[in-house]
Amino acid sequence: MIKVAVCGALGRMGTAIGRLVSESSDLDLVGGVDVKAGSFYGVPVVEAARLDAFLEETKPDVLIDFTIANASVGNIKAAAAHGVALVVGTTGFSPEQREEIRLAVEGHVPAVISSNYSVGVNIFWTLIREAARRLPEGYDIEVTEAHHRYKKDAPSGTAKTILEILDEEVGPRTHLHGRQGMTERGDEIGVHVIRGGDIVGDHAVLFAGNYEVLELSHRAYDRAVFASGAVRAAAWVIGRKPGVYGMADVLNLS
Ligand SMILES: NC(=O)C1=CN([C@@H]2O[C@H](COP(=O)(O)OP(=O)(O)OC[C@H]3O[C@@H](n4cnc5c(N)ncnc54)[C@H](OP(=O)(O)O)[C@@H]3O)[C@@H](O)[C@H]2O)C=CC1
Ligand SMILES: O=C(O)C1=N[C@H](C(=O)O)C[C@H](O)C1
Repeated sequence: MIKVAVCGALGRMGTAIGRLVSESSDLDLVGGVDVKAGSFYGVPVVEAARLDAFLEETKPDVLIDFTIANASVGNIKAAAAHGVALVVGTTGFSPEQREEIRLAVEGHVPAVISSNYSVGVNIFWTLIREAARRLPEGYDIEVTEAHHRYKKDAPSGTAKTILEILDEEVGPRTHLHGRQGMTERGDEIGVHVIRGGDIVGDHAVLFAGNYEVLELSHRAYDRAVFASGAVRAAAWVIGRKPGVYGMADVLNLS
């Protein structure tokens, strides 16, 4: 049995992941960590200040982290110091935090880190890459994302991954976050963020040329798609060489 612990256990994603792990016959949910102590699916949730002691006591094989960027960096460092493999879904990291994470993980533990664990989004990313690579010059590009009213970071991690893919394929362009007033279009990529209600996660990329528009989009209807991908990654990451992996490695897409 693979021993799994969840950071952010009482949050929207932590709850969805805890349920899947507790229902799995191959995985053993050993506990959770959150800002306040509590319990989920019959196991204790300890407060964040007790993370080190929790890892020492429960000795998980893998820690799944869906929290918030500032907290996640410390959680990753603690897991790496305890030799615990990682699955990280938290988004909103700065470039400096990403580097801190890389240094904490490389040479120490295997870690799957992805801004989106849904199979559909991982295929969507490959389609965006293909479209950007094949379209001739001259298409204007716009990226749109929509999420629920409680999402803290913007643009979404998934949208940032889309922008990285586009930069790799069409060369670096300015990312223009919204437009207002007198704006003349250049070769920027427009980035547009919507927040409202209980939208689970929508992303779209528009390639607009003369007389035609190519639009690629993905819509998640339930957090189960992210949770099941994260749980799949948790089983996959055990026994891998130390280093940072993506969901494309888990799905064998690269
Ligand atoms: N990669 C992917 O596929 C997906 C990624 N995400 C990302 O996952 C993250 C969490 O999303 P979501 O579940 O909706 O957010 P929630 O706010 O519902 O959950 C986050 C939980 O983490 C808790 N938390 C904060 N600090 C710590 C800490 N130091 N240790 C342990 N727990 C802590 C929060 O407590 P409190 O509320 O008290 O602060 C909260 O309970 C976000 O960054 C989001 O963008 C979301 C969906 C899919
Ligand atoms: O916070 C969310 O909800 C989501 N966050 C991820 C992101 O920032 O891309 C993935 C998904 O879209 C849901």
